[in-house]
Amino acid sequence: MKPKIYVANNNAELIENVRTYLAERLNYLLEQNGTIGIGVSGGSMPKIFTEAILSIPNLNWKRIRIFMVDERNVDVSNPDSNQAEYTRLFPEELKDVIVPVPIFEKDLRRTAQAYELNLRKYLLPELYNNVPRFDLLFLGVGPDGHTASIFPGKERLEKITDMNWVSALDDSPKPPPSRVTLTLNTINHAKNVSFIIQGEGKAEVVRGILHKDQKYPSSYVRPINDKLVFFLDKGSASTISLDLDDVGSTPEPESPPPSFEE
Ligand SMILES: O=C1O[C@H](COP(=O)(O)O)[C@@H](O)[C@H](O)[C@H]1O
Repeated sequence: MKPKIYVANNNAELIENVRTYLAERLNYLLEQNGTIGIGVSGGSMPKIFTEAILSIPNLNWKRIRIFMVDERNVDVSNPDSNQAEYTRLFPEELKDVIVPVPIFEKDLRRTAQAYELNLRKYLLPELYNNVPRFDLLFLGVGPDGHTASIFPGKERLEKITDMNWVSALDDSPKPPPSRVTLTLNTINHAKNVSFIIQGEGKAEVVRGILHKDQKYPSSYVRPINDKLVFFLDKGSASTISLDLDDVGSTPEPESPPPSFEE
């Protein structure tokens, strides 16, 4: 199945597109039982995601948990911390929705183990092939095509835990070097995966990903259920020619996904 692509004319429209999609998916998921696990990226994403989700009225926050798709192994007082940025943007009364990555600055592997343990503890995941299934994942992409903390040439991540849901690296080409990340396998088991990509500087990468150019780690994001959505702006979409089938200005509500997913 081809990915769905939404192209926004400006930042406000991009946020609105993400909000519409999130509202539709969350309303559907909240009608089912259990906790909704959402994975979010760092970098430029926290502002867009936070603005989108916080503008959805009447959400049952008690059943929503937000996890980091990747985290830098730095203290939360460090401006590079992804989770600190979400915590800063979320209102005080919703801070518990964000599931922290426990940080052991001097022991990266321990951070990775604790990260996975927290996924097991709070995500209460439905497993498929022994891999958890996030309900929703929002991925960013770097200008080099990295996603989460999976960088070019480093797609084969080190196995840290038996479950292998997460990995760690201490040589990230983008600072800070020490990071933990979901593995590609975990990402690809999520039920709804989307990329949010902004700016002309990422236009080449967007084209590459859509053509499955293997030099970009983001091209390996191929959800097992084929549900992949791109939220782009005019800049990041500027080098792709869009088939009318793929384009929507605002996401349309979708019918419930096939039963094997939920
Ligand atoms: O280092 C990271 O970079 C990517 C992309 O960030 P962006 O600022 O270029 O959007 C991000 O998705 C990832 O979570 C982060 O740790």
